[in-house]
Amino acid sequence: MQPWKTFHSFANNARSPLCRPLKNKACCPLGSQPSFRSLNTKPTSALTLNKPTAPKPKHPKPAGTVKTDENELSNRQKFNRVEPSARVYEKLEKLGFGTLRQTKRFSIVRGKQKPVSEKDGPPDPEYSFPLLSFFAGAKTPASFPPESLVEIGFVGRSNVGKSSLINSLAESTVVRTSDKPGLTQQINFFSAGSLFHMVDMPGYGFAFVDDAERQQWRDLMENYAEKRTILKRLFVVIDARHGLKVADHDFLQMLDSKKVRFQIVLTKCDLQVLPILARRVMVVQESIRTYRHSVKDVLVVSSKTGSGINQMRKEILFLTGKLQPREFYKPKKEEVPQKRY
Ligand SMILES: Nc1nc2c(ncn2[C@@H]2O[C@H](COP(=O)(O)OP(=O)(O)OP(=O)(O)O)[C@@H](O)[C@H]2O)c(=O)[nH]1
Ligand SMILES: [Mg+2]
Repeated sequence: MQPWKTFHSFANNARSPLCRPLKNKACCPLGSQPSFRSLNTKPTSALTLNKPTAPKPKHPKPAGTVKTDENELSNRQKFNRVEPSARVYEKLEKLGFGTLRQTKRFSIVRGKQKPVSEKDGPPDPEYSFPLLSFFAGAKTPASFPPESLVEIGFVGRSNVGKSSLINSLAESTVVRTSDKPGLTQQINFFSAGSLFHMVDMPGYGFAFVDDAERQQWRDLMENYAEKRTILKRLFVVIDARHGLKVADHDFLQMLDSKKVRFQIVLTKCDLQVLPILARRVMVVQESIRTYRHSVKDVLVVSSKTGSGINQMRKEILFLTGKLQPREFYKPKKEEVPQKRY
């Protein structure tokens, strides 16, 4: 005898609730073959089977909390609701991060943009840095080299692309990079000819080293940022895919409390599509507004494709006194000298 037949006759004889007529009669020659699902369920009385049960809330809210729609949104949903401005799109397009496709959003954004003829001046020339060379490494504040030329520092979480950014800016391969986080483990000083120094630092908030070492790196960077009088600006490098994390805010608060002037650089921007990148820029701009010592303009770069690198070179050359303000700031329309005939 077939096993299901045995079970069927047994269940019928025992008058078990399992032996209710089955829906799928077609597959059972006797018309009431028990399903294997029902075999695994506890036998329940006929009354309880039909009793309607109220759906249980997945995450019961504590009594007294009134939640608005906005509060209930996840961070991703909030991020997706951000409407980038026409100005941000324009900036990113100009830097070479793609163009907005002809969609509804395109027409809304383009509608707000000025016509091309009104846009400011001719494009920037191609800037370049002198040859980069390593001249000092420091694991303790005592081993910092003596202060000479002005310095530009690069900090950020591990693996965000600090070392790659220095290489890209100087068109060199002098700074060692790796796809594994935690390669740079000391403060490295590089000279750009006799113009200025670029300073590469270890990553903060790095999870794969022990607490003592992480704290040591952090103290070293804190000491450098606070005490180095020739430090012109600290570039805080942020991975554009992830934005500002808790470790970043923690570090920025420290910089702000020590009155260190810093500027955010979004890197790895080639890995993001234009609308997402534009939202990221908007969100980062908004979240640094509370820091008094931050530069409000966020730099957007890709060390891989070179987009935005020329703009950052220009910023550094201006900071280090190699560009005059009239070369750095675009003259406003009314300030443009009129041609005389
Ligand atoms: N696609 C892309 N990859 C990048 C970019 N910048 C850096 N990378 C890659 O990111 C990885 C980490 O780069 P690093 O420059 O070593 O990062 P870091 O911040 O110096 O890392 P630590 O020294 O460990 O703190 C490397 O594999 C780089 O090739 C970028 O703009 N685009
Ligand atoms: Mg590095």
